[in-house]
Order: sequence, then C-alpha cells, then structure tokens
Amino acid sequence: MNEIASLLMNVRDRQPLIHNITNQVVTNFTANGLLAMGASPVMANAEEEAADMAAVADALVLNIGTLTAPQVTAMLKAGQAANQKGIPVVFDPVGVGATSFRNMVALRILEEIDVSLIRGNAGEIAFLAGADAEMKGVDSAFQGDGRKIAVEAAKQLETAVVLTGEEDVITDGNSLYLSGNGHQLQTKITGAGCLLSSVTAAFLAVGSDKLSAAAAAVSYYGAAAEFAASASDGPGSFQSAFLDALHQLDEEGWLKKMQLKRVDG
Ligand SMILES: Nc1ncnc2c1ncn2[C@@H]1O[C@H](COP(=O)(O)OP(=O)(O)O)[C@@H](O)[C@H]1O
Ligand SMILES: Cc1ncsc1CCOP(=O)(O)O
Ligand SMILES: [Mg+2]
Repeated sequence: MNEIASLLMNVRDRQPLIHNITNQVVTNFTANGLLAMGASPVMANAEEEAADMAAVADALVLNIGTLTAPQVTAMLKAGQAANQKGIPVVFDPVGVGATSFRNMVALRILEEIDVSLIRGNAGEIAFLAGADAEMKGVDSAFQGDGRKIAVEAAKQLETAVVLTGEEDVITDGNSLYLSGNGHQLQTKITGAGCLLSSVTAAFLAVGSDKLSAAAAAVSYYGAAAEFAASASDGPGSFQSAFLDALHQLDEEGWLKKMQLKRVDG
C-alpha cells in the first residue's frame, strides 16, 4: 500500500491540469478541492472551446449533474479530444436513472467516448448495470449488494468503476479494492461525490495503473474526510475543514488511517 500512497506526492509534484465539465452546484467546491489537494482545476463548458481545453489537460471529468443540450455537445467534443490525446476520462453519471434525458445522455457518452472510469453512488451504478432506477434525485436509494453491482457494471460497460457509499468499491470487473474510510458528514454536504470524481481524475493522471490509482484516490479522500470530521461541528464547518484536510493530509497521516484492501486479482 506504500506504493499506492506515493501517488499523492506525484499529484502534488506534477499538479495535473484537470478539465471539468461539471454541474452548477459543485463547480466552485470542485475547483477549491482540487487546488487544496495540489492539482490544477479548469472549468470550460462552451462547446466552442471544450475540445481545445481537453487537448491541453492531463485528465477530463464529465459530470451530468445539471445538464443542458449545449453542454452535451461540449462533453462529446471534449471527450473525443481527450481520447485522441490519450488522457484519462472520468465519468460521473449524477442522477442517472432519475430522468430520461440523463439516461439518454449517459448512454450516449458511454457509447461515443472511451471512458476510463465511472464514479457514482450505488443507485447510479446499479442503473448503469441494468437494474431498476433506485434514485431519489441525485442520491442513491439502492439497498442491494454494492460489490456485486459494481463488478457487474464494470464487466458490462468494460471500464473501471468506483461505487461509493459507506463502503467504497473500486473494480475493473476482475480485481477489486474495498475502502472503508469516509464519514457520514460527507452525505450532508453537496458535491462530496462530484469532488471525488475529480480527485480520482487527478490520481489517474499521475498513476500508471488505473485501478490502484483509483483506489488511492478513494482511500486518501475518505481519510481526509475522517480528519475533517474530527475537527467539525456540523456540515458547515465540515465543508471548510474538508478542504483543509485535503491540503494538509500527508502520506504518513493517510497510511495511519488507511482502510484499503485488495480482495482478489
Ligand atoms: N454512509 C457513509 N459513511 C461514510 N462515508 C460515506 C457514506 N456515504 C457516502 N460516503 C462517502 O461520501 C463520498 C461521496 O459518496 P456518495 O455519497 O456515494 O456519492 P454522491 O455524493 O455522488 O451521491 C465518498 O467518499 C463516500 O465514501
Ligand atoms: C444537488 C445536485 N443537483 C444536481 S447536481 C447536484 C450535486 C450533486 O453532488 P453529489 O453527487 O456530489 O452529491
Ligand atoms: Mg453524485
């Protein structure tokens, strides 16, 4: 696990440029979280420039939280540019299963773009794996077996999947990591999942093995949430303490907290 933890230093040394086409709710929090951790964020939504921005970035995040038709065009153009350059593309299918527009766009992205990794909550991943929609807006109402559904989704969609919740599952359909870090207060602020998708993109940008880089991102993020929670009184102070923890948590502090195991492979 020490090798995995050294990826944090790589992020901070290289400060990868993460191009986010993301939702209106979390744009500011995502940019601040990436900066706090040591990566470099840029948001560029216009279809006129999305491909150009992806072409100079180190990773791309496509997040469908507050979709508009022009944004879909921008996402597809940016995704194609990212694929041409060979940089990682992380897809966050926010609220998929909740409306037919989201469902249609999610499927189009997965068909037309070579997505490196999908990061979603259990309800979103279950929907993409073909189960009934179990969403309450953007939140999961899924009650089933997260490990099983994550593996099924990864196999069916032929990509890596990070399914988050109390336990986080990171899988490519064959190998599996489980991460137990995190705190309930993450469910009381908006954008905890969206920022994780962008943090994962930053780790993918500097790692050579996709799955272990994703596991590192998830584990580090959960450990930072635990540190932040211990210094917080509620969601408001947690949000700012979380940004501080993403900035302050180093490899040593993370390793002490790390609850990450590789189950097979
Ligand atoms: N019950 C929980 N206990 C601890 N951590 C959680 C819990 N639910 C979610 N998390 C953490 O919150 C973050 C966002 O996950 P999640 O809430 O599933 O995504 P989303 O915000 O997209 O719905 C992840 O880091 C996950 O580990
Ligand atoms: C509340 C909300 N509505 C549309 S996007 C969004 C943010 C969702 O963020 P997260 O999935 O990280 O909780
Ligand atoms: Mg989400």
